[in-house]
Amino acid sequence: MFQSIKVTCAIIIHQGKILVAQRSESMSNPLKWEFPGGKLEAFESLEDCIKREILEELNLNIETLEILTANKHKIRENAEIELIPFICSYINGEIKLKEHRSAKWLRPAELNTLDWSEADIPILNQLINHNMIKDISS
Ligand SMILES: Nc1nc2c([nH]c(=O)n2[C@H]2C[C@H](O)[C@@H](COP(=O)(O)OP(=O)(O)OP(=O)(O)O)O2)c(=O)[nH]1
Repeated sequence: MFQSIKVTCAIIIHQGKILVAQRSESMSNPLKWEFPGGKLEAFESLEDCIKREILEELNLNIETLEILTANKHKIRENAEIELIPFICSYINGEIKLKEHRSAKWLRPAELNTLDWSEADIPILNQLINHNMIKDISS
């Protein structure tokens, strides 16, 4: 049976920068950069999922602002992830890495210097053309 796994990810914008996270050696896609997030749980809304994941993984409270177009990415012969991005604002908290190797705040122009997870590339392209990013870049 073909499996489609919903994964939310957060594009957190704060003071003109965007938070990016690097997966650790022990995770799948080791050392690749991503917008942090994780898999949707049963009976959970997409918004609750991304807020929970960012609190669990990074110790940050966020609010969702806008959902972007999801990207489907094949991970096995019979499975894909549907990566669902949210533009988010930072509310509070200090970054504590629970799973990632590192995390950093980057200006929009610096985003394409990283070695990204493949599933994130279309999301990155969508983001770079988004008005909210154009505004903080100017
Ligand atoms: N969170 C996140 N996952 C991504 C991105 N790009 C990408 O290919 N993935 C993949 C990696 C994993 O196969 C899957 C998400 O798994 P995960 O390990 O981050 O999520 P999780 O914490 O809920 O997973 P689990 O360990 O509880 O099973 O999506 C991305 O930008 N963010």
